[in-house]
Amino acid sequence: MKAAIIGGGVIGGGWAARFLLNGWDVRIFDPDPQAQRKIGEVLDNARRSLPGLSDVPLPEEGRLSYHDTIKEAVQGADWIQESVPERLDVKHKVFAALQAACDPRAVIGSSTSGFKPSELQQGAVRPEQILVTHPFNPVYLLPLVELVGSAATSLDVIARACQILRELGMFPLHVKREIEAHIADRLLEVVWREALWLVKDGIATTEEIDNAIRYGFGIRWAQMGLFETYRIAGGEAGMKHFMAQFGPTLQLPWCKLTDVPEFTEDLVDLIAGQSDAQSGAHSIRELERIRDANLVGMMRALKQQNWGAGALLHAHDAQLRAGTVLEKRVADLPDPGQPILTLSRAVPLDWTDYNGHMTESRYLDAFTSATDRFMELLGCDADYIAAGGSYFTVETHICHLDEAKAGAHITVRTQLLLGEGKKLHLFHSMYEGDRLLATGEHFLLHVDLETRRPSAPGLQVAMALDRIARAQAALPRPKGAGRAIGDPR
Ligand SMILES: NC(=O)C1=CN([C@@H]2O[C@H](COP(=O)(O)OP(=O)(O)OC[C@H]3O[C@@H](n4cnc5c(N)ncnc54)[C@H](O)[C@@H]3O)[C@@H](O)[C@H]2O)C=CC1
Ligand SMILES: C[N+](C)(C)CC(=O)CC(=O)[O-]
Repeated sequence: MKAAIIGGGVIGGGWAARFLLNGWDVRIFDPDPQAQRKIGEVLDNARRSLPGLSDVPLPEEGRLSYHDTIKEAVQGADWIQESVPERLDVKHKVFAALQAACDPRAVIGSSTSGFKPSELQQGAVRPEQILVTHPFNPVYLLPLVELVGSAATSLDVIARACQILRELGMFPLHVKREIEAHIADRLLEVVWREALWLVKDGIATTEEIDNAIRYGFGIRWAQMGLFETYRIAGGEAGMKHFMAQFGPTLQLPWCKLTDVPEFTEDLVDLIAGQSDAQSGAHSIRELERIRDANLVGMMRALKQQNWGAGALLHAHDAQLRAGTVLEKRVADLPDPGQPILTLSRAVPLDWTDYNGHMTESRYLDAFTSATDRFMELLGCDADYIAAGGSYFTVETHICHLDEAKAGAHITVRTQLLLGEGKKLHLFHSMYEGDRLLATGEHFLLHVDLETRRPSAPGLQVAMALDRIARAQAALPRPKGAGRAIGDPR
C-alpha cells in the first residue's frame, strides 16, 4: 500500500512515520528544503518509540521517497494525507493539484484542526473523495483520529478510511456532524483560552498552569476522559448527584468562556518568556523524546489494564498476530531440531534505563515471555493451566553479553537442555540480527496448581516435550550453559 504525504511538517512527518512503520510505502512532497532533515529526525524518534508498543513485530518498514511535485508524489497512492499550513486558500490549491493527478478511488484525508470538510471540498472536482482525518501530535504514538465527512463525502471513503486507520493501530472517531474544530480541539481551545487569561491577568505562570494539569486531572483524563471521571466524582449516587452538586457552579464566574485575550506584543513576550524559563533548558527534540518516553510508559500501563488506549494496543497486536504464522503445537514447527523461535519484538522505550540501553530486569521479562511461548508449544496453554497444571521457575541465570537500545528488534531462540518427567531445563539466546545479546538459563518444575507441589505433566505435554528432546538431542551444548557467576567467558 502507498501513502502520499503532502506537507511534511510537525504533523505530516508524524503521519509519514505512522504509515512507514506499519509497512506502507510513503511518498512525500514538501517544498521546504529542510523537510528531509526534519522528517528524518521525526522518524528516528518514531523508530525508538512506536514498535515497542506492540508485543509482536510490526511489518517490515515500507519505502520512503521524496518528490519534487504533488503530481509525482500522489502517483499510485491509496491514501493521500494533506498536512499543509492551516489556511483554506493553500489547502484548496493543494486539493486542486492533487485531484488532477491522483487515483479517483484514493482516500484524501486532511489534517486540518479547524476547517469543516464542506469548506475543504469547495471547488473540488471530486468532493466525495475528501474528508477530515484530524490526528494528534505525535501522530506516530497517539491513536486518535477525528474522522469527519460532509454530506458530499462518500460513505465508502469513510468506511475504507476507518478500516485503514484501524490497521495502522489508530482509533478513528467518526464525528457524525461537521463543526469547526471537530470535538477535541473545541475542548482544548477552552482550556487554552482560560490559560491565556490566567497568565495575562497575572494569576499564574505557564509553569504553574502546566503543573495544575500534569499533577492532577491530566493524568486522570488519559484513562477515563471527562464524563466517566465525573461520574465517579458523584460518589455512589453517580452522575445525577455530581450534576446536582456542581451544576450550579457553572453559573459562577469561574470561566471567561468565549472571551479571547488579544495577542499583544506584551502578552506574547510574557508567555514566550515564561515558557523559555520553564522549558528552555531542553531542545525541542529533547522535549519530544521525553514526551515520547512518558507516553509509551503510560500507554503500556494502560495496556496492562486492557483499558482505553491500552485495549486498542491489544486489538492491534491481535491484528498483527493474525498476519503472521505462529505455530500452535510442536508438530507444526518447521524444524524442532533447531533452537525454537520463542520471541520476536522491539525493545520498548520504557525497558531502557539511565545507561541508555535495555535494563537488566527486562531481560528476564523477555525470557519469561519466551518461556511462556515454549510452554504454549508444549500444550501448556491457558486451558491446560486452567485445568490445574503448570510450570514454576525454580532457578534462573542470565548473562548480559551486548547492549540493546530502544526500538531494536530482538529475537529469542530456545534450546531444550532437559525435558524429562517434571523437569524442564531451557536455554534462551537473545539476538539483535546475528548479534548475541544475552543468554538465559532457566530450570522449571511442573506443578499441580491445587497442591502447589511438583507433579508429572499431562500426557500431551510429556509427549511434546519428548518430541523436542529427541529432535534436539544432537545439538551441541550451548556456550555458557551451566556457567557459574565469575567463570571466564
Ligand atoms: N501542530 C499541531 O499540533 C497539529 C496540527 N494539525 C494540522 O496539521 C496541518 C499542518 O500543521 P503543522 O504540521 O503543525 O504545520 P507545519 O508548519 O509544521 O508544517 C506544514 C508543512 O507544510 C509545508 N507546506 C507549505 N505549503 C505547502 C504546499 N503548498 N504543499 C506542500 N507542503 C507545503 C511546509 O513546508 C511545512 O513543512 C494544519 O492543518 C494543522 O491544523 C493537526 C493536529 C495537530
Ligand atoms: C493546536 N492544535 C489546534 C493545532 C492542536 C491540534 O489540532 C491537536 C493536538 O495535537 O493537540
